Amino acid sequence: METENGSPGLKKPVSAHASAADDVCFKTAKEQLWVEQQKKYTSQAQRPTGPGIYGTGKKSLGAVRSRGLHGKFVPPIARQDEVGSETSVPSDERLKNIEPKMIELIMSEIMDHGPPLNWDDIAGLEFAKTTIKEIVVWPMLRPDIFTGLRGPPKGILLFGPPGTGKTLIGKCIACQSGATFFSISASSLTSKWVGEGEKMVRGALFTVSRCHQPAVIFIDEIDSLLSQRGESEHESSRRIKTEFLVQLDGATTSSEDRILVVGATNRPQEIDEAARRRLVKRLYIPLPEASARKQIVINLMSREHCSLTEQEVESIVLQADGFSGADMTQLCREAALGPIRSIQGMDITTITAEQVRPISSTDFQNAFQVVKPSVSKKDLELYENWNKMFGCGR
Ligand SMILES: Nc1ncnc2c1ncn2[C@@H]1O[C@H](COP(=O)(O)OP(=O)(O)OP(=O)(O)O)[C@@H](O)[C@H]1O
Repeated sequence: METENGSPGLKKPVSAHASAADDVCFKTAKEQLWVEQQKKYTSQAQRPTGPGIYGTGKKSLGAVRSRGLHGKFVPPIARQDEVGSETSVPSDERLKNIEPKMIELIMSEIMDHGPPLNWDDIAGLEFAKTTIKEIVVWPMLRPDIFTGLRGPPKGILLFGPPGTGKTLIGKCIACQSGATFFSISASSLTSKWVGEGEKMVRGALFTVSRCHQPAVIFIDEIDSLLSQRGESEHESSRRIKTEFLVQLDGATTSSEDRILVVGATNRPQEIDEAARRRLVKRLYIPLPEASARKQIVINLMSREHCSLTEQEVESIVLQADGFSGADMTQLCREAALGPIRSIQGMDITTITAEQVRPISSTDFQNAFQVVKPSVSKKDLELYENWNKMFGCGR
């Protein structure tokens, strides 16, 4: 979001009572947040609702990107009213007790903005996609119809091997339900922001989400937040866990809040019983079947100069049995480098795009030499067993 002059509020006065330039004073981050919120709500009223705001960028946490007004640094903005007159800026009541620093952190590192993501962008996983549409997306779009028994769960768990699309699903839920997407890795709560993690969970994350409803809070590696290793865990981790469960209960019991917590994990067996109970819908996100692997190859190759025949694609897909979605992507990336590597004795700085031959089946064969499946059979059994015991799928 940007101001009319294109830069995050550096020049243009924001109040109707703008006075002379020498009267200029500055906004605090908190005040700036209020301005942003006002702008958002005003522009939302004019903007078509639904898909299209959040999407495919990789997990936001740790990725320092420019996000306009949501950027890490909120520059001071010329303000026209008196310095220090807190009451002159009508801030959202709910944010009053939250440190501006925490709000900034959430807006810059946890709130995720990106290109839109469609269900079709996620290959396979038909059962999980259909279930999620029915129990989560539709209720978020039509809270008036999905009441009582049809009410949505407030917490769901996506579990399965790494690189199978759990994050993509989280983003897609937010995108397709027109919700704000907050994405955080649970391990960072206990490691990256020592001391801050607790505050974050205690109120900041859920409160800011409440101000941006409907909201999806995606918590990757949720096992590290909700694990059952009680004895050895640090006091601070224990407190974070307790706080999180309290917040989750709060979100669960409030019928007005439209906040969905989506936990993702590769280690579901480490989640303790109390947490498991709260994440009522537990969906297995397995390795992609042949048809899904094919869709990934076709999707990725359709954007490239490529000479694969239908038969060759089929053969690649069969050979890639046991590959995750991320492995498939890696395989295609590796194959795509083949044509470049085969240009011998040429100067990379002078060759033309036309001189790069199409990606061929041989490139894939070479790629298979270096890209291997990242999930072992033993791990798969573990997921399947856990799914039989606690999963809500077939
Ligand atoms: N079903 C899928 N369809 C299309 N692409 C996929 C799929 N699964 C994985 N990918 C590819 O792998 C990348 C990683 O996927 P994603 O981050 O969603 O996996 P994840 O299950 O959340 O992994 P982790 O458990 O390691 O966090 C995606 O950005 C995408 O390129």
